[in-house]
Amino acid sequence: MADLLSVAEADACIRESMTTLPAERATLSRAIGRRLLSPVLADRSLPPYDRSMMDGIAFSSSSINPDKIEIAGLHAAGDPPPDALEAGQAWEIMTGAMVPEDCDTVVPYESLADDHSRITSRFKPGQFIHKAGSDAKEGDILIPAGTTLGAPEVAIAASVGQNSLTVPRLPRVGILTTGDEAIHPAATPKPWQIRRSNGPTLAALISMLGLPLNFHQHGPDDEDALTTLLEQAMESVDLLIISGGISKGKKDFVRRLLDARLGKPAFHGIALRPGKPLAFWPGPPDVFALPGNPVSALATFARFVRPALHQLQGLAPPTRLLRAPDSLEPLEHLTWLAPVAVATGKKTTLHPPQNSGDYISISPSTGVLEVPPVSSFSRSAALTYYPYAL
Ligand SMILES: Nc1nc2c(c(=O)[nH]1)N[C@H]1C(S)=C(S)[C@@H](COP(=O)(O)OP(=O)(O)OC[C@H]3O[C@@H](n4cnc5c(N)ncnc54)[C@H](O)[C@@H]3O)O[C@H]1N2
Ligand code: MOO
Repeated sequence: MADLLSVAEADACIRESMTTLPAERATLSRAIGRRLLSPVLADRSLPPYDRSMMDGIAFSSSSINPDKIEIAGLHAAGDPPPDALEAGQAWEIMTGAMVPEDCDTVVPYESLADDHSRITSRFKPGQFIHKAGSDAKEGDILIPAGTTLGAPEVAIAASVGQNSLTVPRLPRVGILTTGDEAIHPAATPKPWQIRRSNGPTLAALISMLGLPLNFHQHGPDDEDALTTLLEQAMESVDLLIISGGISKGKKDFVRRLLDARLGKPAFHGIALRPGKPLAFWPGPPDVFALPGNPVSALATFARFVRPALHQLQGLAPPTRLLRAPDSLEPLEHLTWLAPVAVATGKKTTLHPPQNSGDYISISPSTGVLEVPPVSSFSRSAALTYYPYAL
Protein backbone atom coordinates (compact mmCIF):
# COMPACT_ATOMS: atom_id res chain seq x y z
CA MET A 1 0.00 0.00 0.00
CA ALA A 2 3.08 2.22 0.09
CA ASP A 3 2.12 4.24 -3.00
CA LEU A 4 -1.49 4.76 -1.92
CA LEU A 5 -2.47 8.05 -0.31
CA SER A 6 -4.44 8.07 2.93
CA VAL A 7 -7.94 9.50 2.77
CA ALA A 8 -6.83 12.50 4.85
CA GLU A 9 -3.97 13.20 2.41
CA ALA A 10 -6.28 12.96 -0.59
CA ASP A 11 -8.78 15.23 1.14
CA ALA A 12 -6.13 17.86 1.95
CA CYS A 13 -4.85 17.69 -1.62
CA ILE A 14 -8.32 18.45 -3.00
CA ARG A 15 -9.02 21.19 -0.46
CA GLU A 16 -5.72 22.96 -1.11
CA SER A 17 -5.97 22.89 -4.89
CA MET A 18 -9.56 24.06 -5.32
CA THR A 19 -10.89 27.60 -4.95
CA THR A 20 -14.32 29.18 -4.73
CA LEU A 21 -15.93 30.08 -8.06
CA PRO A 22 -16.36 33.78 -8.99
CA ALA A 23 -19.33 35.78 -7.70
CA GLU A 24 -22.63 36.39 -9.46
CA ARG A 25 -25.93 38.03 -8.55
CA ALA A 26 -28.68 35.46 -8.03
CA THR A 27 -32.41 36.02 -7.53
CA LEU A 28 -33.62 35.03 -4.07
CA SER A 29 -35.10 31.73 -5.22
CA ARG A 30 -31.77 30.82 -6.81
CA ALA A 31 -29.69 32.17 -3.91
CA ILE A 32 -31.20 30.00 -1.14
CA GLY A 33 -28.78 27.36 0.13
CA ARG A 34 -25.77 29.32 -1.17
CA ARG A 35 -23.07 31.36 0.61
CA LEU A 36 -23.59 35.10 0.84
CA LEU A 37 -20.55 37.13 -0.28
CA SER A 38 -21.67 40.72 0.54
CA PRO A 39 -23.55 41.60 3.72
CA VAL A 40 -27.20 42.63 3.70
CA LEU A 41 -27.91 45.89 5.58
CA ALA A 42 -31.17 47.36 6.88
CA ASP A 43 -32.24 50.15 4.49
CA ARG A 44 -34.69 51.42 7.17
CA SER A 45 -35.60 50.55 10.74
CA LEU A 46 -37.51 47.29 11.28
CA PRO A 47 -40.35 47.31 11.75
CA PRO A 48 -40.39 50.61 9.86
CA TYR A 49 -43.40 51.88 11.84
CA ASP A 50 -45.26 51.03 15.05
CA ARG A 51 -47.14 47.96 13.80
CA SER A 52 -50.44 46.70 15.17
CA MET A 53 -50.09 43.06 16.19
CA MET A 54 -53.83 42.39 16.42
CA ASP A 55 -57.15 43.05 14.68
CA GLY A 56 -59.17 45.21 17.13
CA ILE A 57 -59.09 48.84 18.21
CA ALA A 58 -56.31 51.38 18.81
CA PHE A 59 -56.55 54.37 21.12
CA SER A 60 -54.70 56.59 23.57
CA SER A 61 -54.71 54.89 26.98
CA SER A 62 -54.71 58.27 28.77
CA SER A 63 -57.95 59.49 27.19
CA ILE A 64 -60.03 56.32 26.74
CA ASN A 65 -63.01 55.34 28.85
CA PRO A 66 -63.13 51.52 28.68
CA ASP A 67 -66.88 51.52 29.34
CA LYS A 68 -67.72 53.97 26.57
CA ILE A 69 -65.80 53.60 23.33
CA GLU A 70 -66.61 55.63 20.24
CA ILE A 71 -65.28 54.13 17.00
CA ALA A 72 -63.94 56.88 14.69
CA GLY A 73 -63.62 54.61 11.66
CA LEU A 74 -61.49 51.84 10.13
CA HIS A 75 -57.69 52.09 9.91
CA ALA A 76 -56.45 49.11 7.88
CA ALA A 77 -52.99 47.77 6.95
CA GLY A 78 -51.63 49.83 4.07
CA ASP A 79 -53.63 52.95 5.00
CA PRO A 80 -51.65 56.20 5.43
CA PRO A 81 -51.74 57.89 8.89
CA PRO A 82 -55.32 58.97 9.70
CA ASP A 83 -56.55 62.27 11.24
CA ALA A 84 -56.16 62.83 14.98
CA LEU A 85 -58.71 61.18 17.30
CA GLU A 86 -60.90 63.10 19.71
CA ALA A 87 -60.84 62.19 23.41
CA GLY A 88 -62.59 58.85 24.08
CA GLN A 89 -62.41 57.74 20.44
CA ALA A 90 -60.66 54.68 18.99
CA TRP A 91 -59.84 53.42 15.50
CA GLU A 92 -60.80 49.98 14.40
CA ILE A 93 -57.33 48.77 13.45
CA MET A 94 -56.08 45.74 11.50
CA THR A 95 -52.95 43.62 12.06
CA GLY A 96 -50.05 45.15 10.15
CA ALA A 97 -51.50 48.68 10.11
CA MET A 98 -49.32 51.62 11.19
CA VAL A 99 -50.48 52.54 14.71
CA PRO A 100 -51.45 56.26 14.56
CA GLU A 101 -49.17 58.69 16.43
CA ASP A 102 -51.86 59.59 18.98
CA CYS A 103 -52.54 55.92 19.89
CA ASP A 104 -50.43 53.85 22.28
CA THR A 105 -52.49 50.70 22.87
CA VAL A 106 -54.24 47.99 20.84
CA VAL A 107 -57.05 45.82 22.23
CA PRO A 108 -58.13 42.78 20.16
CA TYR A 109 -61.76 42.19 19.12
CA GLU A 110 -61.95 39.28 21.57
CA SER A 111 -61.69 41.80 24.47
CA LEU A 112 -64.56 43.99 23.23
CA ALA A 113 -68.33 43.84 23.63
CA ASP A 114 -70.03 42.58 20.44
CA ASP A 115 -71.07 46.13 19.44
CA HIS A 116 -67.48 47.38 20.20
CA SER A 117 -68.83 49.95 22.70
CA ARG A 118 -66.92 48.56 25.72
CA ILE A 119 -63.62 46.90 26.62
CA THR A 120 -64.52 43.76 28.55
CA SER A 121 -61.14 42.68 29.94
CA ARG A 122 -58.09 44.34 31.46
CA PHE A 123 -55.43 45.73 29.15
CA LYS A 124 -51.91 47.08 29.60
CA PRO A 125 -51.09 50.47 28.04
CA GLY A 126 -48.65 49.85 25.15
CA GLN A 127 -49.84 46.30 24.48
CA PHE A 128 -49.88 44.63 21.05
CA ILE A 129 -47.66 47.23 19.37
CA HIS A 130 -44.51 46.00 17.60
CA LYS A 131 -42.44 49.16 18.07
CA ALA A 132 -40.67 50.83 15.13
CA GLY A 133 -36.94 49.97 15.14
CA SER A 134 -37.31 47.34 17.88
CA ASP A 135 -35.94 44.55 15.60
CA ALA A 136 -33.20 46.51 13.78
CA LYS A 137 -31.99 50.02 13.06
CA GLU A 138 -31.22 51.49 9.64
CA GLY A 139 -27.67 50.50 8.62
CA ASP A 140 -27.52 47.41 10.87
CA ILE A 141 -25.90 44.33 9.30
CA LEU A 142 -28.80 41.90 9.12
CA ILE A 143 -27.01 39.07 7.28
CA PRO A 144 -23.19 38.96 7.53
CA ALA A 145 -21.11 37.86 4.54
CA GLY A 146 -20.34 34.16 4.80
CA THR A 147 -23.84 33.15 5.89
CA THR A 148 -25.41 30.14 4.18
CA LEU A 149 -28.72 31.52 3.01
CA GLY A 150 -31.86 29.89 4.40
CA ALA A 151 -35.53 30.85 4.40
CA PRO A 152 -35.21 33.51 7.19
CA GLU A 153 -32.42 35.23 5.23
CA VAL A 154 -34.56 35.31 2.09
CA ALA A 155 -37.31 37.03 4.12
CA ILE A 156 -34.80 39.58 5.44
CA ALA A 157 -33.29 40.29 2.00
CA ALA A 158 -36.70 40.78 0.39
CA SER A 159 -37.85 43.06 3.23
CA VAL A 160 -34.87 45.39 2.76
CA GLY A 161 -35.37 45.56 -1.00
CA GLN A 162 -32.69 43.09 -2.14
CA ASN A 163 -34.26 40.97 -4.86
CA SER A 164 -30.92 39.44 -5.75
CA LEU A 165 -27.82 38.63 -3.70
CA THR A 166 -24.11 38.15 -4.36
CA VAL A 167 -23.12 34.48 -4.17
CA PRO A 168 -20.48 32.28 -5.85
CA ARG A 169 -21.53 31.00 -9.27
CA LEU A 170 -22.98 27.48 -9.26
CA PRO A 171 -20.49 24.87 -10.49
CA ARG A 172 -21.32 23.64 -14.00
CA VAL A 173 -20.95 19.88 -13.86
CA GLY A 174 -20.07 17.33 -16.54
CA ILE A 175 -20.45 13.55 -16.45
CA LEU A 176 -18.56 11.20 -18.77
CA THR A 177 -19.15 7.50 -18.20
CA THR A 178 -17.16 4.86 -20.05
CA GLY A 179 -17.32 1.19 -20.98
CA ASP A 180 -18.11 -0.92 -24.08
CA GLU A 181 -20.19 -3.32 -22.01
CA ALA A 182 -22.43 -0.61 -20.52
CA ILE A 183 -25.32 0.19 -22.88
CA HIS A 184 -28.14 2.74 -22.67
CA PRO A 185 -30.79 1.83 -20.02
CA ALA A 186 -33.50 1.92 -22.72
CA ALA A 187 -31.67 -0.62 -24.92
CA THR A 188 -31.92 -4.42 -24.69
CA PRO A 189 -28.60 -5.88 -23.49
CA LYS A 190 -26.88 -8.85 -25.11
CA PRO A 191 -25.96 -11.59 -22.59
CA TRP A 192 -22.46 -10.10 -22.21
CA GLN A 193 -23.64 -6.53 -21.73
CA ILE A 194 -25.14 -4.53 -18.84
CA ARG A 195 -27.34 -1.46 -18.75
CA ARG A 196 -25.31 1.46 -17.49
CA SER A 197 -26.37 2.96 -14.16
CA ASN A 198 -23.58 5.31 -13.08
CA GLY A 199 -24.56 8.10 -15.48
CA PRO A 200 -28.23 8.17 -14.40
CA THR A 201 -27.22 7.96 -10.72
CA LEU A 202 -24.71 10.79 -10.90
CA ALA A 203 -27.04 12.94 -13.03
CA ALA A 204 -29.88 12.39 -10.54
CA LEU A 205 -27.61 13.42 -7.65
CA ILE A 206 -26.49 16.57 -9.50
CA SER A 207 -30.13 17.39 -10.18
CA MET A 208 -30.99 16.91 -6.48
CA LEU A 209 -28.17 19.29 -5.60
CA GLY A 210 -29.69 21.90 -7.94
CA LEU A 211 -26.56 22.18 -10.08
CA PRO A 212 -26.44 22.69 -13.85
CA LEU A 213 -25.39 19.56 -15.76
CA ASN A 214 -23.73 20.99 -18.85
CA PHE A 215 -22.35 17.76 -20.28
CA HIS A 216 -23.50 14.14 -19.97
CA GLN A 217 -22.17 11.51 -22.37
CA HIS A 218 -21.13 7.87 -22.39
CA GLY A 219 -18.04 6.85 -24.32
CA PRO A 220 -16.73 3.48 -25.55
CA ASP A 221 -13.37 2.02 -24.46
CA ASP A 222 -11.69 3.70 -27.43
CA GLU A 223 -8.90 6.26 -27.14
CA ASP A 224 -9.93 8.48 -30.06
CA ALA A 225 -13.60 8.55 -29.09
CA LEU A 226 -12.78 9.28 -25.43
CA THR A 227 -10.30 12.01 -26.40
CA THR A 228 -12.99 13.78 -28.42
CA LEU A 229 -15.52 13.48 -25.57
CA LEU A 230 -12.99 14.70 -22.98
CA GLU A 231 -12.19 17.76 -25.12
CA GLN A 232 -15.89 18.57 -25.45
CA ALA A 233 -16.56 18.07 -21.74
CA MET A 234 -13.68 20.29 -20.60
CA GLU A 235 -14.96 23.24 -22.63
CA SER A 236 -18.16 23.80 -20.71
CA VAL A 237 -17.75 22.63 -17.12
CA ASP A 238 -16.15 23.63 -13.81
CA LEU A 239 -16.02 20.05 -12.54
CA LEU A 240 -15.95 16.87 -14.62
CA ILE A 241 -16.90 13.47 -13.18
CA ILE A 242 -15.64 10.48 -15.15
CA SER A 243 -16.62 6.93 -14.27
CA GLY A 244 -14.81 3.74 -15.23
CA GLY A 245 -11.63 3.03 -17.14
CA ILE A 246 -9.33 4.25 -14.32
CA SER A 247 -7.94 0.94 -13.04
CA LYS A 248 -5.26 -1.34 -14.50
CA GLY A 249 -7.13 -2.99 -17.42
CA LYS A 250 -5.85 -3.08 -21.00
CA LYS A 251 -8.78 -0.91 -22.01
CA ASP A 252 -8.64 1.47 -19.03
CA PHE A 253 -7.58 4.58 -21.02
CA VAL A 254 -8.73 7.41 -18.73
CA ARG A 255 -5.47 7.91 -16.84
CA ARG A 256 -3.33 7.94 -20.01
CA LEU A 257 -5.64 10.33 -21.88
CA LEU A 258 -5.90 12.78 -18.98
CA ASP A 259 -2.14 12.63 -18.37
CA ALA A 260 -1.61 13.60 -22.00
CA ARG A 261 -3.96 16.53 -21.70
CA LEU A 262 -3.52 17.70 -18.09
CA GLY A 263 -0.26 16.17 -16.88
CA LYS A 264 0.07 13.90 -13.85
CA PRO A 265 -2.91 13.80 -11.46
CA ALA A 266 -2.70 15.25 -7.94
CA PHE A 267 -3.31 11.67 -6.84
CA HIS A 268 -4.32 8.31 -8.28
CA GLY A 269 -4.93 5.57 -5.73
CA ILE A 270 -6.14 5.84 -2.14
CA ALA A 271 -5.96 3.35 0.72
CA LEU A 272 -9.73 3.09 0.55
CA ARG A 273 -12.51 0.56 -0.09
CA PRO A 274 -14.44 1.05 -2.22
CA GLY A 275 -12.69 3.65 -4.33
CA LYS A 276 -9.06 2.61 -4.38
CA PRO A 277 -8.47 3.69 -8.02
CA LEU A 278 -9.90 7.23 -7.54
CA ALA A 279 -7.87 9.92 -9.37
CA PHE A 280 -8.03 13.72 -9.22
CA TRP A 281 -6.69 16.44 -11.52
CA PRO A 282 -7.09 19.98 -10.15
CA GLY A 283 -8.54 22.47 -12.62
CA PRO A 284 -10.23 24.40 -13.80
CA PRO A 285 -12.00 22.27 -14.66
CA ASP A 286 -11.42 19.96 -11.70
CA VAL A 287 -11.55 16.35 -12.88
CA PHE A 288 -12.47 13.35 -10.73
CA ALA A 289 -12.06 9.91 -12.28
CA LEU A 290 -14.27 7.58 -10.22
CA PRO A 291 -13.94 3.80 -10.35
CA GLY A 292 -16.59 2.23 -12.61
CA ASN A 293 -18.02 -0.20 -10.06
CA PRO A 294 -21.41 1.31 -9.13
CA VAL A 295 -20.86 1.11 -5.34
CA SER A 296 -17.40 2.68 -5.72
CA ALA A 297 -18.72 5.46 -7.98
CA LEU A 298 -21.50 6.33 -5.54
CA ALA A 299 -19.30 6.15 -2.42
CA THR A 300 -16.50 8.27 -3.91
CA PHE A 301 -19.04 10.79 -5.20
CA ALA A 302 -20.42 11.19 -1.65
CA ARG A 303 -17.00 11.26 0.03
CA PHE A 304 -15.01 13.45 -2.36
CA VAL A 305 -17.02 14.94 -5.25
CA ARG A 306 -19.95 16.33 -3.30
CA PRO A 307 -17.73 18.12 -0.73
CA ALA A 308 -15.68 19.47 -3.67
CA LEU A 309 -18.87 20.85 -5.24
CA HIS A 310 -19.57 22.54 -1.91
CA GLN A 311 -16.05 23.95 -1.78
CA LEU A 312 -16.47 25.48 -5.25
CA GLN A 313 -19.47 27.31 -3.79
CA GLY A 314 -17.64 28.34 -0.60
CA LEU A 315 -19.84 26.02 1.48
CA ALA A 316 -18.74 23.75 4.34
CA PRO A 317 -18.81 20.01 3.54
CA PRO A 318 -22.28 18.51 4.04
CA THR A 319 -21.16 16.05 6.71
CA ARG A 320 -22.33 14.91 10.14
CA LEU A 321 -20.64 13.10 12.99
CA LEU A 322 -22.29 9.82 14.00
CA ARG A 323 -21.70 6.99 16.43
CA ALA A 324 -20.52 3.74 14.88
CA PRO A 325 -23.28 1.12 14.45
CA ASP A 326 -22.74 -1.77 16.92
CA SER A 327 -22.00 -4.34 14.21
CA LEU A 328 -19.38 -2.20 12.46
CA GLU A 329 -15.91 -3.72 12.13
CA PRO A 330 -13.09 -1.71 10.51
CA LEU A 331 -10.87 -3.07 7.71
CA GLU A 332 -7.30 -3.98 8.51
CA HIS A 333 -5.35 -1.64 6.22
CA LEU A 334 -7.93 0.41 4.32
CA THR A 335 -10.35 3.18 5.21
CA TRP A 336 -13.84 1.84 4.60
CA LEU A 337 -16.67 3.89 3.15
CA ALA A 338 -19.46 1.89 4.76
CA PRO A 339 -22.94 2.32 3.25
CA VAL A 340 -25.35 3.23 6.07
CA ALA A 341 -28.97 4.25 6.40
CA VAL A 342 -29.44 7.33 8.58
CA ALA A 343 -32.92 8.43 9.63
CA THR A 344 -34.06 10.76 12.42
CA GLY A 345 -34.97 8.88 15.59
CA LYS A 346 -33.68 5.57 14.24
CA LYS A 347 -30.45 3.68 14.80
CA THR A 348 -27.88 4.00 12.03
CA THR A 349 -27.86 0.70 10.15
CA LEU A 350 -25.13 -0.83 8.06
CA HIS A 351 -25.86 -2.08 4.50
CA PRO A 352 -22.58 -3.52 3.21
CA PRO A 353 -22.37 -4.80 -0.37
CA GLN A 354 -20.97 -8.25 -1.21
CA ASN A 355 -18.47 -6.44 -3.44
CA SER A 356 -18.30 -3.07 -5.22
CA GLY A 357 -20.44 -4.36 -8.10
CA ASP A 358 -23.35 -5.20 -5.75
CA TYR A 359 -25.56 -2.14 -5.80
CA ILE A 360 -28.61 -4.13 -4.67
CA SER A 361 -27.48 -4.74 -1.07
CA ILE A 362 -26.75 -1.05 -0.46
CA SER A 363 -30.17 0.14 -1.63
CA PRO A 364 -31.48 1.20 1.82
CA SER A 365 -28.34 3.31 2.42
CA THR A 366 -28.51 7.12 2.46
CA GLY A 367 -24.76 7.76 2.50
CA VAL A 368 -21.42 6.41 3.63
CA LEU A 369 -19.67 6.40 6.99
CA GLU A 370 -15.91 6.86 6.91
CA VAL A 371 -14.40 4.07 8.99
CA PRO A 372 -10.65 4.42 9.61
CA PRO A 373 -8.46 1.31 9.34
CA VAL A 374 -8.19 -0.87 12.43
CA SER A 375 -4.97 0.80 13.65
CA SER A 376 -6.70 4.17 14.18
CA PHE A 377 -10.29 3.02 14.83
CA SER A 378 -11.91 3.77 18.16
CA ARG A 379 -15.46 2.56 18.82
CA SER A 380 -16.15 5.51 21.13
CA ALA A 381 -15.03 8.16 18.60
CA ALA A 382 -17.59 9.78 16.30
CA LEU A 383 -17.32 8.90 12.60
CA THR A 384 -17.97 11.25 9.69
CA TYR A 385 -21.08 10.56 7.64
CA TYR A 386 -21.23 11.67 3.99
CA PRO A 387 -24.78 11.70 2.62
CA TYR A 388 -25.31 10.90 -1.08
CA ALA A 389 -27.51 13.94 -1.54
CA LEU A 390 -29.90 15.73 0.84
N1 LIG B 1 -5.51 -5.72 -11.60
C1 LIG B 1 -6.34 -4.91 -10.94
N2 LIG B 1 -7.63 -4.88 -11.30
C2 LIG B 1 -8.48 -4.08 -10.64
C3 LIG B 1 -8.03 -3.25 -9.59
C4 LIG B 1 -6.66 -3.31 -9.26
O1 LIG B 1 -6.19 -2.60 -8.34
N3 LIG B 1 -5.86 -4.14 -9.97
N4 LIG B 1 -8.92 -2.46 -8.93
C5 LIG B 1 -10.27 -2.95 -8.88
C6 LIG B 1 -11.10 -1.96 -8.29
S1 LIG B 1 -10.90 -1.70 -6.66
C7 LIG B 1 -12.08 -1.31 -8.98
S2 LIG B 1 -13.16 -0.30 -8.14
C8 LIG B 1 -12.27 -1.47 -10.41
C9 LIG B 1 -12.36 -0.11 -11.09
O2 LIG B 1 -12.13 -0.22 -12.40
P1 LIG B 1 -12.39 0.89 -13.48
O3 LIG B 1 -12.53 2.21 -12.86
O4 LIG B 1 -11.37 0.74 -14.50
O5 LIG B 1 -13.83 0.53 -14.00
P2 LIG B 1 -14.23 -0.45 -15.17
O6 LIG B 1 -13.23 -1.52 -15.27
O7 LIG B 1 -14.54 0.36 -16.35
O8 LIG B 1 -15.58 -1.04 -14.55
C10 LIG B 1 -15.59 -1.73 -13.35
C11 LIG B 1 -16.95 -2.40 -13.17
O9 LIG B 1 -17.96 -1.43 -13.15
C12 LIG B 1 -18.92 -1.65 -14.17
N5 LIG B 1 -19.35 -0.36 -14.72
C13 LIG B 1 -18.57 0.52 -15.36
N6 LIG B 1 -19.30 1.59 -15.75
C14 LIG B 1 -20.55 1.36 -15.36
C15 LIG B 1 -21.77 2.11 -15.46
N7 LIG B 1 -21.81 3.30 -16.06
N8 LIG B 1 -22.88 1.60 -14.92
C16 LIG B 1 -22.85 0.39 -14.29
N9 LIG B 1 -21.72 -0.35 -14.15
C17 LIG B 1 -20.62 0.12 -14.68
C18 LIG B 1 -18.20 -2.44 -15.20
O10 LIG B 1 -19.07 -3.17 -16.02
C19 LIG B 1 -17.29 -3.31 -14.35
O11 LIG B 1 -17.98 -4.43 -13.86
O12 LIG B 1 -11.19 -2.19 -10.98
C20 LIG B 1 -10.82 -3.37 -10.25
N10 LIG B 1 -9.82 -4.03 -11.01
O1 MOO C 1 -11.92 -0.14 -4.47
MO1 MOO C 1 -12.89 -0.85 -5.69
O2 MOO C 1 -13.45 0.74 -5.70
O3 MOO C 1 -12.92 -2.26 -4.50
O4 MOO C 1 -14.44 -1.43 -5.81
